[in-house]
Amino acid sequence: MILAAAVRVSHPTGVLRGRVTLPASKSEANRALIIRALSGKDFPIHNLSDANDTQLLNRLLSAPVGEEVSAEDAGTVMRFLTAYYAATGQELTLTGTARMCQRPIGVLVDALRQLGAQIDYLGQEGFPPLRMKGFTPSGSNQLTVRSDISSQYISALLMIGPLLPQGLELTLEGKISSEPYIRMTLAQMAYFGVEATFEGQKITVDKQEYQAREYTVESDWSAASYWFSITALAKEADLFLPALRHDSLQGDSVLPTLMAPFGVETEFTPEGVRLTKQPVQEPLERINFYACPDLAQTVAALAAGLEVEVEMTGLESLRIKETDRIAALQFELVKFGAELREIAPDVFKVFLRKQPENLATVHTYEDHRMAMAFAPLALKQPLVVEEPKVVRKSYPRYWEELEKAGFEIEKMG
Ligand SMILES: O=C(O)C1=C[C@@H](OP(=O)(O)O)[C@@H](O)[C@H](O)C1
Ligand SMILES: C=C(OP(=O)(O)O)C(=O)O
Repeated sequence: MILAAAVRVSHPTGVLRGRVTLPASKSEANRALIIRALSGKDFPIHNLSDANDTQLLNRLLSAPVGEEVSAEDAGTVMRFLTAYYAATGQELTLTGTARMCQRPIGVLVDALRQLGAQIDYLGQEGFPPLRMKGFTPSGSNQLTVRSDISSQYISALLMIGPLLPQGLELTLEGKISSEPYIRMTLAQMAYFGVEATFEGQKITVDKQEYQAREYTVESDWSAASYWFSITALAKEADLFLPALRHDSLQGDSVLPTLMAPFGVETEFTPEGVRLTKQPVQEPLERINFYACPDLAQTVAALAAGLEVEVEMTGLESLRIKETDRIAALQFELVKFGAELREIAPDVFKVFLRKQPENLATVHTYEDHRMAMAFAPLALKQPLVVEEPKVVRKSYPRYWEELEKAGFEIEKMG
């Protein structure tokens, strides 16, 4: 882990060959951890990553916790534990970083209250910290829940569904944001023996028991996105990313299709994927990130690096993630000669404006994806990334892996 105040990143040759180590998916891991805890059974979960979001949840679920629990900056930990502590009737305070206390949780708290959870807000209404005060089943199992803010509320509710006295019937209200993450939740529940139906806007889970089964977490496709970007920006590239599957549960496995126009060819093998560089196809179509919001920063930075203009939509949820990612992109892209501008409601376009700055310094806003999405631009010219340790949230070995691939990472400050 690099603890320096900043790193100077460059890649003198621009030629990349070799094998990359990816972290395991934090989304899959955190669902498996919650399901294991809810099952009351013990079973091995293989390939848990060293990502802080996963390590933190594992620690919190593996030993008794005190009066106050911090989910730090991990959205899944905050949302999944709120439902978990509610359903298991635990009395404690659940909080997180200052940013976490600005990320909304009202939709989930309202739903849990309707099911019988007693939860108080200790700060601002609708936001952490929360005081969890126990659970008395209300007898009602039919809920209508807004689905256009964060899918994590829905996933959190679904996982406790089979433990509720009458199961759970959720009607999703509005557009379904980040839907592949809901499908991932249902697929993992099914793997552990819990059936549910998802028809139209309605998801039904009867009362059932989770079964103990060994689980192996797939590599993380969101983390893979930075290597797709690196391939596209390299002079030459032939990279192997192990343990990614064609039949992935992760929505971000749309990357091979999404990145083909940017000049990345993906070949699936039984062991993983091979990425090779091809010419960029122009013009690029408008890309919708509603189902894969975590890829938006990768693509915006890549467009600036490749000097192609691209339209992006489906970015609503970016404003409530680790930082306001739209604002963060707007500030940082300028340093690379590009501008992200809203050209119609929720339609943004990366415009090319001017020459990139020499040795641009990327501010990371306590957001791992800002650091990881911009670092590949060092293939064009050296740059500086502030607070490189932010990557610990999902990909602690990111800088070491870049070094292995021929990037020079020089610690500063
Ligand atoms: O359920 C999950 O594992 C996640 C869902 C998504 O969040 P939203 O549903 O809030 O968009 C995604 O951005 C996040 O990184 C992980
Ligand atoms: C949005 C993210 O995570 P979370 O919401 O779980 O904090 C992310 O990893 O990009």
